[in-house]
Amino acid sequence: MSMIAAFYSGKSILITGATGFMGKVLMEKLFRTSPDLKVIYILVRPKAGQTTQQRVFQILNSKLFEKVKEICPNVHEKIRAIYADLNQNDFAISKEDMQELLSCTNIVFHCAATVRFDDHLRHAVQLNVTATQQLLIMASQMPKLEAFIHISTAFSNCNLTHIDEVIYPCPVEPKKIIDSMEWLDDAIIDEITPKLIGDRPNTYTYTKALGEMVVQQESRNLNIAIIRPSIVGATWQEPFPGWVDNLNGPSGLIIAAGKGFLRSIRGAPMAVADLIPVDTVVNLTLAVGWYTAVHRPKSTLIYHCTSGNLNPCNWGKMGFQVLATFEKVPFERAFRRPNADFTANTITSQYWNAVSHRAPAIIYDFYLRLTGRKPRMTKIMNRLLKTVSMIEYFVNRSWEWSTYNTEMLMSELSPEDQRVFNFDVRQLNWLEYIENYVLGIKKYLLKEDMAGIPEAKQHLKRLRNIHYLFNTALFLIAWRLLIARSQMARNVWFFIVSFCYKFLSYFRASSTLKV
Ligand SMILES: CCCCCCCCCCCCCCCCCCCCCCCCCCCCCC(=O)SCCNC(=O)CCNC(=O)[C@H](O)C(C)(C)COP(=O)(O)OP(=O)(O)OC[C@H]1O[C@@H](n2cnc3c(N)ncnc32)[C@H](O)[C@@H]1OP(=O)(O)O
Ligand SMILES: NC(=O)C1=CN([C@@H]2O[C@H](COP(=O)(O)OP(=O)(O)OC[C@H]3O[C@@H](n4cnc5c(N)ncnc54)[C@H](OP(=O)(O)O)[C@@H]3O)[C@@H](O)[C@H]2O)C=CC1
Repeated sequence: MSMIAAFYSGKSILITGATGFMGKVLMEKLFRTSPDLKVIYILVRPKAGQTTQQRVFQILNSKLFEKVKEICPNVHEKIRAIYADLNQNDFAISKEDMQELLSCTNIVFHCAATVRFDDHLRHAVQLNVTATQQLLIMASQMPKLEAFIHISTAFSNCNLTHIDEVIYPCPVEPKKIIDSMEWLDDAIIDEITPKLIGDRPNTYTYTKALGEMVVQQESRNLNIAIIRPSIVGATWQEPFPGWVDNLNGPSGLIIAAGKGFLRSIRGAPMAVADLIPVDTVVNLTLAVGWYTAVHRPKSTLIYHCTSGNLNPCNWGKMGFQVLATFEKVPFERAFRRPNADFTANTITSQYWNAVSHRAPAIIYDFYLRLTGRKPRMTKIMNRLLKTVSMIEYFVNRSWEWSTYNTEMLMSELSPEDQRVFNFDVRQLNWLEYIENYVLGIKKYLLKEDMAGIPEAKQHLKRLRNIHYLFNTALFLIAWRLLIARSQMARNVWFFIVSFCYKFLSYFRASSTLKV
C-alpha cells in the first residue's frame, strides 16, 4: 500500500494553476492514485470565452483524464472550481468560497504563475510575487492546513552556475518591489527593469526568485516546501508517454524544427539540456506534500527537480534524436525539410538567420503575393526568431543543481512509494523519451493522424526535389552572371572544362589500350 496515496485520501486540496500544463498532470495523478480524496479546490478564471465550468469540463474530457474517469467515475463531483483571478485583490473570490477554502483546506499546491519570459515587470510581480504573498496570508488563516507547496523554477537563480537547495536573496526586498509597482508608471518600470533583473535574462526568472523570498519571509509557522523544476517536458510514463499540451520550453521549438521553419539556433551542443518530464515533477511534488505534512521539517526545504547531475544529456544528443524521430514520424505540411543545427557564435547565427530563416520567408511571401494570397511567412519567422532569441540564453550554458534534499526524500520512501511516485531520473532513457516526446507533440499538440505519415513523407520528398532544383538554378544563374562579367571567371571556367575534357580523353584512351 502506498503511504503517499493513503495520505491524500480524505483530504481537501487547493491547487492554483490547475488549468496549466503542470496543474493538470498534478490533478490527474492525485485522482488516479487517491480516488478517495475529499475534494480538489481549483482557482480558475474564465478564459477565451469559456466559463470556469466549461474549462473544467474540457479538462475532464481530455485524453489525459481517460484513465481517471475509469478509476474515479465521480471525479467531476470531487473538483470544486472556484472563480478566482490572481491579479485581483483577494483573488476576487466570493466571501462564501473564501470561507469554505479557509476552513477546509488541508494541503495547498501553488502552481499558478506567468511563465512568459518577456512579461511586463508589473504583471510578473503581480502574479509571481504579490499573488504568492496573498496566498500565504490566506494559508496562515487555514486551521486545518498541513502543508503548503510552492512551485518555483530551477532557473530562479540562473545568474549562478552552482545552485544549492537554499534561497538566495535578491538585492531589493520583494516588499519594496511590490510597493513600488503600485505607484510607478509603466515608463519608469520599463526603465528600471534591466537594473532590477541585473544578470538574470528576463522578468520571469527574477520574479520567481522574488517569489521564493516572499515564501521565506511569510512562512510564519506554516509547513512549507519549495520545488524547483528545470525545463519541464512531456510526460515520461504517466498516464501515458509523450503527453504535452502547450508550446512552452522545447515543445514550440520542436514544432518549428519539424515543420522546417527553424533551421539553426545559437547553442552549445555540449551544454547540459536539463529537461525534466512533467510526471516526474508531479511525483516529487506529491511526495514532498506528504513528507512536509507528516515529518514537519524544522525549516523550509527546497527540492531541485532536475536531471543534469543524475542523468545528464546534452543539447547535441537531444537535437540529434529529435531530428532522427522526424525521419520516422514527420510532421504534416512542412514548410521545408527538417534540418536544424546548432551554431557556435553570433556572427554565424546572424548569417544563418538571414540565409535560412529570413530569405526563404521573403521568397515564400513573394510567391504568395504572386498567387494572389496574403503574405504571412515573414511574420511567422519574426515571431520564431523572437522566441529563439529568448531561449538562447538557456541553450548556451550549463548549470549544476545540488539534489541532496531530493535524494534524501527518495531514500525516505517505501519501495511501493518509490514505484508509484517515481521521481528517480536515473531510470530515464533519453532517446526513448525524446522519441515519445516528438510523437506526443504530433498527436496531442498538432493533433495529426498517424495515418498521414506516408503522405507527410511524400511531401518531404517533394520538398527535397524543390530544394535541389532551386539550388541548381541558383548556381547556374550566379555562374552565368559571373562569367558574363569577369574575365577571371571565364578563364577558370575554360580551365575546368578543358581539364575535364583531357581527363575524359585520357580515361577513354587508357581503357581502349587495356582491351
Ligand atoms: C554534438 C553533436 C551536435 C549535433 C547537432 C545535431 C542536430 C541539432 C538539431 C537542432 C535542434 C532540433 C530541434 C530543437 C530541439 C530543441 C531546441 C532547444 C530548445 C530549448 C528550449 C529551452 C527552454 C528553456 C527555458 C528554460 C526556462 C525555465 C523554465 C521555466 O521555468 S518556465 C517555462 C518556460 N516558459 C516558456 O517557455 C514561455 C516562453 N514563451 C514566451 O515567453 C512568449 O510566449 C514568447 C515566446 C516571448 C512569445 O510572445 P509573443 O507575445 O510574441 O506571443 P504570444 O505568447 O502571444 O504567442 C503568439 C503565438 O506564438 C505561439 N507561441 C507561444 N509560445 C511559443 C513558443 N515557445 N514557441 C513557438 N510558438 C509559440 C502562441 O501559441 C501564439 O500562436 P497563435 O495563437 O497561433 O497566434
Ligand atoms: N513549464 C516549465 O517548463 C516550468 C514551469 N515551472 C513552474 O511550474 C508552475 C506551473 O507552470 P506551467 O504549468 O508550465 O505553466 P502554465 O502557463 O501552463 O500554467 C500557468 C497556470 O497559472 C494560471 N494563472 C495565470 N495567471 C492567472 C491568474 N491571473 N489567475 C488565475 N490563474 C492564473 C493559469 O491559468 P489560465 O489557464 O487561466 O491562464 C495556468 O493554470 C509555474 O509556477 C512555473 O513557474 C518551473 C519550471 C519549468
